[in-house]
Amino acid sequence: MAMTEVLGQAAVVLRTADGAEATVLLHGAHVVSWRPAGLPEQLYLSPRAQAGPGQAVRGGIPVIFPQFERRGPLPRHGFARDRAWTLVEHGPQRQHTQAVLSLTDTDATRAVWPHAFEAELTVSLSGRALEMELAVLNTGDRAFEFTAALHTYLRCDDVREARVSGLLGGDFEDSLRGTTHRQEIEPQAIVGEIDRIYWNVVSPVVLQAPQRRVSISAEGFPDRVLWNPGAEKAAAMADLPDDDWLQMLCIETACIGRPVPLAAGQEWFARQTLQA
Ligand SMILES: O=P(O)(O)OC[C@H]1O[C@H](O)[C@H](O)[C@@H](O)[C@@H]1O
Repeated sequence: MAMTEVLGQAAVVLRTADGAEATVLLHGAHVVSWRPAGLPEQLYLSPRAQAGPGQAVRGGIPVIFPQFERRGPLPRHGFARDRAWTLVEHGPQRQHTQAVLSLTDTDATRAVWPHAFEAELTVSLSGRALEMELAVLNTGDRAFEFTAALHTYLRCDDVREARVSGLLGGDFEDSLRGTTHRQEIEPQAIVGEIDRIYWNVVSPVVLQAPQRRVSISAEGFPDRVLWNPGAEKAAAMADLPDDDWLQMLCIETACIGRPVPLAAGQEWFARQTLQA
């Protein structure tokens, strides 16, 4: 465990005895790099990514809280990803190591979302697994609801050769068209722009890319999002090089369909495990 600087921000580097490594920015509690033991980088991070107050990093694993996308009054994807979190704990370098980061409400968050909360992200690294647990505590005296996601950008050599499985038979919303469908084919190929929310997924979702394979399983996050901007939208994004949509696929674990209700004093947690 060591501190470093990435994108001009303080970051904690987790390393295990068998050579796995992960880097977590304090800005957004954002995992920007994950190299499982004996394997290359598994996450996509844009070479044009920027990090600083109010900025969301393009790539890695943004923490989306307390609102997914534009499904509420807040700016897209809420505010947790563009704020400084505090490093509260980090473990020694063994077979397994972890870091815990926390975000609490401030005048600025209460101005846009009038609730008292503590969010805690625990990032645990071991061998070929990266586990992330998001916990939210209602520290106020009134109930609130939120949606959340771990918005993982997985690295692909060419997304058009990638295949996604684990979604067969599931219902999804096509966010590009506002239509609903059932997944009838397996595996799913990615030919260009895609933006879908799959509801109540129980099986691990597996990306075969094709030189790499990552499985994503989750507890407490019922929904999954598949997102790639495709060529046209990528070209319009200032923080993504035109051709880099080919090198990424977002597979997000999320709580979107049913916002999480939290009474005063109540705590919620959910986790995802990436396994390479
Ligand atoms: O550009 P951002 O605010 O980071 O959002 C990036 C993407 O996130 C999610 O995957 C949504 O489903 C997409 O509709 C959105 O475009």
